[in-house]
Amino acid sequence: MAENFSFKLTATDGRARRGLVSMPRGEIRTPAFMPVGTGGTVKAMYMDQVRGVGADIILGNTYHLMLRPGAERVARLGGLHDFARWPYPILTDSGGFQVMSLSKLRKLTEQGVTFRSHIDGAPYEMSPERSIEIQGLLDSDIQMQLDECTALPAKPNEIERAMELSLRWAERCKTAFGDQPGKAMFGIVQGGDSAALRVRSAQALKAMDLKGYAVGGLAVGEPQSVMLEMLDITCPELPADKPRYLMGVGTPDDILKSVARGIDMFDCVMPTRAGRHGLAYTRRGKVNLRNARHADDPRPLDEESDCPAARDYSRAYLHHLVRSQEGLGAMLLTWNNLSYYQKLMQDIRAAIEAQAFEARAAEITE
Ligand SMILES: Nc1ccc2nc(N)nc(O)c2c1
Repeated sequence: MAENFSFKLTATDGRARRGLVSMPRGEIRTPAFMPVGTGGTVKAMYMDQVRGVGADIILGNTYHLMLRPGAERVARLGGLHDFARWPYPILTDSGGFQVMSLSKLRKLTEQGVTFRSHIDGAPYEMSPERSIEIQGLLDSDIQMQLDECTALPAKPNEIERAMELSLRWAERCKTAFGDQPGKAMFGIVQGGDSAALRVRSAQALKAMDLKGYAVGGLAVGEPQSVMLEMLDITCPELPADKPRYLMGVGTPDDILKSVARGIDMFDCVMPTRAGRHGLAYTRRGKVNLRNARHADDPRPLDEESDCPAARDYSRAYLHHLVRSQEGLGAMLLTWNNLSYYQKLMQDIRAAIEAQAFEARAAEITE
């Protein structure tokens, strides 16, 4: 494996990119989908199943892990990879977004955020420096800057204030992260639904010469058209030779349309959360296994899938498990859904390669 962090583009199709991130703990084929492992576990999955469906990297959350079991405890136990038995790359979110969406009594200043835990009300503070320190204690491979994500809709001056604060915090995170060759710290573009603010944020982060760039502040309730418009504005401002990560996205349709606009990495709770709520993603659309119409259906979700959860169990059985609130229901549907998402990414990667090959072949025959 690589000793350092590197990214190379291997094919393009218009603005869509096929690439490879190489890190000491492994390679990440892009476009990539990162299963969400918030508290150091991809809920209802064994880590070897997560690997088995084709995931190259998973996501963890600073906010959740600092509250429970505690970052220093995870460090004492050897870091998140040993703790959770996932030896491959892990990307950790920085905590700001989760503080604002989960914690209580939070107060945000230039210094950072102070808040009370949503678990036991204990007081905490999170500065850019502390967030990077926690991600280091977790031994995270890709660490996100601390940022302030503005919920949309928001007033332009509010979006601007949060975007500018996030830029100052990006500088502080870059300083705190220092030079760790085998790891990366990504900046996060903010700017809400304002084209001008998105351009300013992206250009300022580009000038910081970071190893990767996330597009944040989206998938916060805005229409898909606004999200895609912001990608049309933001991606061209980001360096072509660095990975681009769209945070919190999304549905299969969101992912397809965002890859077409130049995004390389995704994370979303949808496939895992839907699995726990009885919802299955299939090539023919979503299937709600709670629905009584499945009670006598002997067919599997997808007889052509190579995932046992999709191929070896009848819809009738899955319906029974879901209705009975049996743990195996969440396990099988999560397995199916993550397999579906990874197959989607595999098909996207192949399509970009094929199209690039076609374009190259056309050049050669001309
Ligand atoms: N939609 C999202 C999801 C996660 C995020 N995490 C951070 N740090 N910042 C954002 O803007 C996010 C947006």
